[in-house]
Amino acid sequence: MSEAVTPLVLSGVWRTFRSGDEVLDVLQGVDLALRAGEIVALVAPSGTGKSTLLHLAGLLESPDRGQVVVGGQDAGRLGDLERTAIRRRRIGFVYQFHHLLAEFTARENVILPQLIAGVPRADARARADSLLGAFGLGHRLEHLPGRLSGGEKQRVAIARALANRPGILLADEPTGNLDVHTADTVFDELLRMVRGEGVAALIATHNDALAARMDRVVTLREGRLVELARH
Ligand SMILES: Nc1ncnc2c1ncn2[C@@H]1O[C@H](COP(=O)(O)OP(=O)(O)OP(=O)(O)O)[C@@H](O)[C@H]1O
Repeated sequence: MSEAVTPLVLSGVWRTFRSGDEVLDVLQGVDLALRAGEIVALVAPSGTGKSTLLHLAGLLESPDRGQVVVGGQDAGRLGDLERTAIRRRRIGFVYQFHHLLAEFTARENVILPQLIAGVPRADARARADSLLGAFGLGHRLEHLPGRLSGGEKQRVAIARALANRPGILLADEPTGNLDVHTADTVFDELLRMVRGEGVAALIATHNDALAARMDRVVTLREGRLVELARH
């Protein structure tokens, strides 16, 4: 991908949900350009469409109208296999809950998405060890998730999301399940790693203090994206 390509562009994105007679226009023409290396906070009240927006940006769902362009490629023009390939190579996801595979060690959890993307095992292992080491988990490589603390599990989940060197990281309340102090520390590490790797990130959070540490803060108002601050 050339430097000039914007990693993620959403143009006029609409998403409507229907249940029975009820029609809910959650997104009503969202425009967003996430530039290379930029970290954007998405702060909006519950139920306004943050997760919906992240699902569309991550190619997990398709908009009813509008375009989602990842690395210069219009996702609407791609078949399922191509979309999946782009999602695996170019996009990392972090959720509020870690979603680690319980029967695999921390290291294996970070290796697996790389093997799926075709990375040779030795390279995948080196990358996993390097990422987990950078998160201070060099002594936890062989631990199963059940033997890790909440903060450690979330660090492994972030390392896993970064494993394939994605251009884009999408995070939905990545520290929302941790106590205040741990959340603060893990969030610092997340930002440090994302900046170090030069990844563009869109991070949904309810926490204004965390949002203030990002490059830009946007919100959803009546289904559209509005910029609140630039730092
Ligand atoms: N698959 C679906 N079918 C019907 N309605 C849906 C569906 N997904 C989301 N919604 C509705 O769309 C609205 C936005 O949901 P979404 O999960 O995107 O909000 P959110 O801003 O992420 O909320 P929270 O901060 O509580 O996670 C909500 O009213 C929700 O009930």
